[in-house]
Order: sequence, then C-alpha cells, then structure tokens
Amino acid sequence: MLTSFIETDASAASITTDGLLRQFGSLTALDRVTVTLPRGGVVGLLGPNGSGKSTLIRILLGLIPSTSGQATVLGHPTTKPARYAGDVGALIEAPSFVPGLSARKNLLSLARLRGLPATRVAEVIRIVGLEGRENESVRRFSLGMKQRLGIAAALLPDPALLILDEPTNGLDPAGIVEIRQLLKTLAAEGRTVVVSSHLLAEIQAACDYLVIIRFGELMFSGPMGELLDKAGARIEVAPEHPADVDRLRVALAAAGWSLEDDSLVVHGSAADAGALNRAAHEAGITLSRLTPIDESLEDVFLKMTAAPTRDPVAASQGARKKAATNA
Ligand SMILES: Nc1ncnc2c1ncn2[C@@H]1O[C@H](COP(=O)(O)OP(=O)(O)OP(=O)(O)O)[C@@H](O)[C@H]1O
Repeated sequence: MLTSFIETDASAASITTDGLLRQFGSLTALDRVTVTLPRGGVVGLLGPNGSGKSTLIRILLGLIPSTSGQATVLGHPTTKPARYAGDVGALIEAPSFVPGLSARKNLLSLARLRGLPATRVAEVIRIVGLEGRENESVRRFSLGMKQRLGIAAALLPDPALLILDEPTNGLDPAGIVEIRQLLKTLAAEGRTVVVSSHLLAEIQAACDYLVIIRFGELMFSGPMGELLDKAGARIEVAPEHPADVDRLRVALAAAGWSLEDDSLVVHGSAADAGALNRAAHEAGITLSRLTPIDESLEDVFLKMTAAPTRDPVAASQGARKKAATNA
C-alpha cells in the first residue's frame, strides 16, 4: 500500500486519515488510505469513477463509519461529527432546492433552518456571483447556476472547510472554468476547499494540493508541484550492448543522474542528451539511443489511475496485489 509522505504538521492539517478502510460486503471501497491534508488552499481529490472519492467524503462528513482506521476533520475525530459540523460546508450530491422559489428564498429558508442570520444570505449570493439573479426562480437556473447556489448553501455557516463532491459534473467547459475560478476565490479568502473530480484537467488549474486514489488505494498525495515534477522531462537511454544495462545504470547514477526504478529512464530534458552521452562514454559504454519522453500532467494522472479491469471487486483486489508487490 502506498502511504503519502507529507511532512505537514498534523495540528495544522485540515484533514487526516490513518489507515482508513471501508468495505461494502466483499468490495473494498477505500483501502487503508493515509493522508494529511494542509489547511488553506484548494485540495483536489481525484480518481476515476468508483475509486472511493464519495466514500471518503462521506466518512469525513461523519455520514458513514469506516470499517477500520481513523480520520480527523479540523482536529476532531470523524466519529464525533457534531464537533466540527458547524465549521464544514458540503455539497455532496446535485443540490436540491424548491424549484418554484427564488435563489434568495431558498437560501433564506436554509439559513433559518440552521439558525443562521438572514444577513448571511446576501453575502453568500455575492461570494458565488449570483448577484442580480437571486430573485429568479431556481426552476430557470442553468446547471452551473444551480451548482453555484449549492455552493452558496454550503457557505452559509461561513465554514473553514468546504467539501464539494464533483461540483463540475455535467457542466459545459465555460461552467467548469467558472466553478474553478470560484474555488480559487473561496480558498484565497482563507478556506480549505476539498473538491473531488474524476478528471484532472477539470480542476488542475485550481488545485494547490492533490490526492489521487484508484480503486480505493492512494496513488499520490502531495503538492501539485510534486506531480508536475513527476510529469517532468525524461530521456530513455539504451546501450549498444544489452549486457551493459546494469553498468550504465550504475555509471549514470554515479554521475549524478536520477533514474526511474529498474529502467534506463533518466530525469532530464533533450538538452541533457550530450551530457548523458558523455557520462556513458566515460564509463566506456556506447549509447545506441537517446529518446526524450514527452508526458503531460494528464498522461501521468491517467497512468496512475489506469484501470486494469472493469470489475470493481476484482480491480480492488488486483490493485492491492500490485501495490503489495511494489512495496
Ligand atoms: N452504499 C454502498 N453499497 C455498496 N457499494 C458501494 C456503496 N457506496 C459505494 N459503493 C461502491 O464503492 C466503490 C467506490 O464508490 P464511490 O462512490 O466512493 O466512488 P467515487 O470515486 O466517488 O465514484 P464516482 O466518481 O463515480 O462518484 C464503488 O465500487 C461503489 O460501487
């Protein structure tokens, strides 16, 4: 199992999980996930459909228990959700509003239900950019406007932590950009915004920190920049004589090159080709090939989350086996 190597101080964390496991019968929806997420900024929770994002969010919100392992939200255990519920806003399904009522009236009734001041309604309408449309009936709202209204409802208690499950689901590209911008604004105001998606490209530009899960397993957890490093330039080298592979790895490592595990893929750009060639030559090895590898961040994400099978039970078991052999 992969565990994140985050040096974030746990007391400064928005969310921590420790060996979080959730099973539904024989299906492992979350497989011993251990993460420490920072406070502040946009945290992207990414993974293909059925990878356990909603399950994790439901555990964090105290809606379902974990099978084993622990989690904390704003320093409180998820077994005591009442302790942090007032500081957390969530949008976990397509928000449901009374269609015949205006956005403002819907929010007013929600505020009243939660014992929040009515003055907050105008504030959240402004924050999500629905000013000027707040008196229109929700029936006439586009999907994007409904999502904004859902986020406005989640913002009513002025939460320190906002958790949004797939807020861009079903939105057109313009709507996705709008929500992305809104997430950034909300984080810039000092909140932690956790947002799940199955598409990296949708939220990549908004995220400071990423958690990637696949079939319940943690694939990556760290600052966005770390994933960018993973997507960094690489060159594949090959010696003229296959028998020189091991010697070439040792020589390149000794010359200070960083190599990917068990391969002749070196972290470097096309501009490093000459220096790599020299390092090999100095070790008495002739290179037959130097091939720059171009990989986008999306490629890295897709590789990390590539599905070995469509059967989720078999997949979660297969993923576990693979992780065990990699450990
Ligand atoms: N209540 C439940 N009972 C049985 N299986 C469940 C239940 N909830 C989730 N699962 C299963 O757990 C796995 C993870 O589901 P989850 O909804 O957490 O994934 P997800 O990453 O949020 O997916 P999506 O992007 O499609 O929303 C899936 O295989 C799902 O079918």
